[in-house]
Amino acid sequence: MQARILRIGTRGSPLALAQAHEVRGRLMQAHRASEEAFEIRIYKTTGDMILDRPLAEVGGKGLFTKEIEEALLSGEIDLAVHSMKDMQTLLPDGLGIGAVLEREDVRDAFISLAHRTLAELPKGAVVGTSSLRRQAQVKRLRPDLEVVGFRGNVQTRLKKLANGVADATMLACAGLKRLGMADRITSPIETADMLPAVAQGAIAIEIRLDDEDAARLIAPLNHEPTAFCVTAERAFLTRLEGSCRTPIAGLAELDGDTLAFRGMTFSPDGAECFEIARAGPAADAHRLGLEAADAILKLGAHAHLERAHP
Ligand SMILES: NCc1[nH]cc(CCC(=O)O)c1CC(=O)O
Repeated sequence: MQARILRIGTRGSPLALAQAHEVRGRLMQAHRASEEAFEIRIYKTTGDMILDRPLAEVGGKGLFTKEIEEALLSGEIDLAVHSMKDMQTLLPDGLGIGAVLEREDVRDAFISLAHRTLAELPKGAVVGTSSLRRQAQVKRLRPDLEVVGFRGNVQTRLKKLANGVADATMLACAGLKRLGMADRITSPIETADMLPAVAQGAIAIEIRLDDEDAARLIAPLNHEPTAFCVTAERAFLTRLEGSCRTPIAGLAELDGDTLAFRGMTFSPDGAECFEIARAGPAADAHRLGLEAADAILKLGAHAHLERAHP
């Protein structure tokens, strides 16, 4: 590897840092490089600064990525590491995804100090989540439960639970596992019961499209099966234009060369939902995602989207 120090941009949350360190570790391994060959730079994003309101209410795109992407575009950093589910479908001009790491557990985790599963929560129990997608699906499974807003990073949310602000919460299994906190997962919620967010559990490395050195350096980290899956999922989201105010879920899974995709949209109260399933060759991942979006719109999903964009 050349003498140039590679600068990696990330948010400063414990999860973001764990992910940036994982990327650095894999780059060191792939290139037999030492830690000194890399510098990790921390950026505060809009999403990190707004802590008192649900982000769905704030709206806007790329709340957790904008400042890091600006640093990438200006040449302050060479790579940006993101939770892929926080990335906009349409990236700023000049930027692209150079590699996607192998996906972690895609499921949402049910977390409670007193109850083992969502099904076992007592009638009327309080569930804390600010995710419209999780809220809609909880309401669909258990219309009797009360949902309250719950924001902050993983540590903050667990503290709120300990303080009795809610009886249970949900977080991505992937984040907890990457933080070495898998023991906090009371029970994983199977994807048949709760469909994950598009790209949940995947880490993306973003680069400048004209930076061939960076593209070459990160190429060994790309996990092609994951890349196929998130390509289909993000195509689905692009066509539906999932703003963060629309409850949308999508998951692609690879079996050999066949990609099986499932997508859903919900009314915020979970009372209505539309669901679509499509399968096809992995090489057609993008087209598969777009077709699934067209099909779910035809079923009537446009009503959910229009309501979210008055
Ligand atoms: N929106 C916040 C966010 N972005 C990525 C993750 C978890 C890690 C992942 O899904 O890759 C989380 C927290 C959560 O949903 O629990």
